[in-house]
Amino acid sequence: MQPLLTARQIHEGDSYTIAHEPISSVDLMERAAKAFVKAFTEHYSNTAQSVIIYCGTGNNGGDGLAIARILNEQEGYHKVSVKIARFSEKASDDFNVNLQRLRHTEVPVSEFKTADELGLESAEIIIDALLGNGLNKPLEGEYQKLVHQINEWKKTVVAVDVPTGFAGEGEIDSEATMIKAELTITFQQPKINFLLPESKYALKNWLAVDIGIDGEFTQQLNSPYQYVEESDIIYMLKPRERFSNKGTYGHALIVAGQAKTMGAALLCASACVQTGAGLTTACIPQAGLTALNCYMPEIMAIVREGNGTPEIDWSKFSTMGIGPGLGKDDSSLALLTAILTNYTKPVVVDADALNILAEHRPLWACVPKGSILTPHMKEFDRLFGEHKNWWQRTQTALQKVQELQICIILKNDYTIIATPEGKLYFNSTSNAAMATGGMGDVLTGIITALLAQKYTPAEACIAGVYLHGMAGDDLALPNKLMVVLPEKVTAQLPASMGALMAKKISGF
Ligand SMILES: NC(=O)C1=CN([C@@H]2O[C@H](COP(=O)(O)OP(=O)(O)OC[C@H]3O[C@@H](n4cnc5c(N)ncnc54)[C@H](O)[C@@H]3O)[C@@H](O)[C@H]2O)[C@@H](O)CC1
Ligand SMILES: Nc1ncnc2c1ncn2[C@@H]1O[C@H](COP(=O)(O)OP(=O)(O)O)[C@@H](O)[C@H]1O
Ligand SMILES: [K+]
Repeated sequence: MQPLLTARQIHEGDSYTIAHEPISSVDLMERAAKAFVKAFTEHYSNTAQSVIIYCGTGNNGGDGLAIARILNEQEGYHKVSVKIARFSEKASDDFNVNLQRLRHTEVPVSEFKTADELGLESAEIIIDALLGNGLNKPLEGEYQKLVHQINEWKKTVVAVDVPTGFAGEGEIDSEATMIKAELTITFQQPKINFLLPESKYALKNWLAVDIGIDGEFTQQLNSPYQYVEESDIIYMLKPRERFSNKGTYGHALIVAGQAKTMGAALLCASACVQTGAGLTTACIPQAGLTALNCYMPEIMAIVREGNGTPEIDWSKFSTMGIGPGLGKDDSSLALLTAILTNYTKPVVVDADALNILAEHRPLWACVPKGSILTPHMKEFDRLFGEHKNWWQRTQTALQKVQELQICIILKNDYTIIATPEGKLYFNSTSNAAMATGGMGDVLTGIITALLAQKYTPAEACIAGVYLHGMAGDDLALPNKLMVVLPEKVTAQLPASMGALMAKKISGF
């Protein structure tokens, strides 16, 4: 896992690295500037382009000065220039050192004291090194004017560390003034807010570059915010073993579907099979039985007739996934109530089962500890009340998982997984081609299958969300511009999972 840190913790990480590597702060700045330049030149490789770097007078500005020198002297960008916003008397020591160093190069440097002094900008690319992680209040005054001005030019802007005016954590005010950057090259780790939807006001794309901050130190800060990486999933995966049989991999029950929404049940149950559950039974309406048998003969059925609740032998099942296409009528309520009051092992609750829960609060007390709720944003707000923004949702999720001792999967780009020990895991796979009906049903099937195979609830959530997104990434066109169908994601699962398991077995 990569810990995602607050601005204060990032500063602590920088200071610790400076003191213990040891490295001088100006050398760390040099390393950061080099890492930025490497990524920048890979994306904007035409050295004949004119590049202007707008620098503040703190360390973000210091980075900008070092970047100007390195681009010019080491990378051959001869049309690089620098403009320094002298909005205050203060300047950091490393800024001053880098200004001296820049004076020995051919890079033209000018300074301005008010945004009004600026004429039209002719450079093709603007590098934003005005303010970084040191932002301590929303932009106002000259900074606000300058950022408005830069945004109005509608040039390609590349931000150093964070777009000026964008706060790395906390509620994002969509009205706040922020640089709108085409690319943000950030140091060491994405900032927490890069992974929330409102970041789209300031960031189109981001990438993180390693600047050698002490990893052991940042791990022991024990941040509640974590970014899931492939190696975490490889570590969790349980490849099939010799001499195992279907009983080894659990028996999952998928409770889903109505006559008109049988597709949801089929997508969910088939994903459960493809994720490796030893046995999968689907509890479906009579009307869907033929469809089920034709769609995937591996799935067994418990048939729901009329409005009655079917007999279920609770002891037979390792886990259950409930909700896709289930509807919210009285028979669905009765079935969900029967499950939650009779079954004590963790279950996966999705879609209509979540909507029933939202409308019947007394049922919450019956949800088995360790269960997994998989709401998208609207379902989340139905369950826990309206939220003004995603930061608020993350904080509610953190509070609710601890209160109810459950896991919550808040679905999105960078799906967020909240676990009862008070952690938020941000997923790093999936893409917009997956934004299509039925994709969540597949996810529920995957997570149910992992629970059946004795993954802990937290592992089932983290690995399930990752694998779902990975299969979608493996299938999407390189530009991610067209849809990937849920059925195809399901069919891809064994290959995607198998590839990770092969890495595990071969020691990578
Ligand atoms: N040694 C280090 O600590 C490293 C820092 N690095 C760079 O340093 C940056 C952080 O530098 P700083 O802490 O100097 O902070 P910034 O350069 O982000 O900001 C400079 C100063 O501006 C002032 N300020 C904050 N918000 C303002 C606002 N809304 N309006 C007007 N002024 C405002 C603050 O006094 C702040 O200290 C990082 O984003 C990164 O780019 C990198 O060089 C890596 C190493
Ligand atoms: N833009 C996107 N980027 C990444 N993943 C996405 C995107 N849109 C949807 N997904 C994924 O697809 C799934 C959609 O779930 P959901 O909204 O419940 O779909 P449905 O109810 O139609 O099955 C989630 O796992 C979500 O993370
Ligand atoms: K910046």
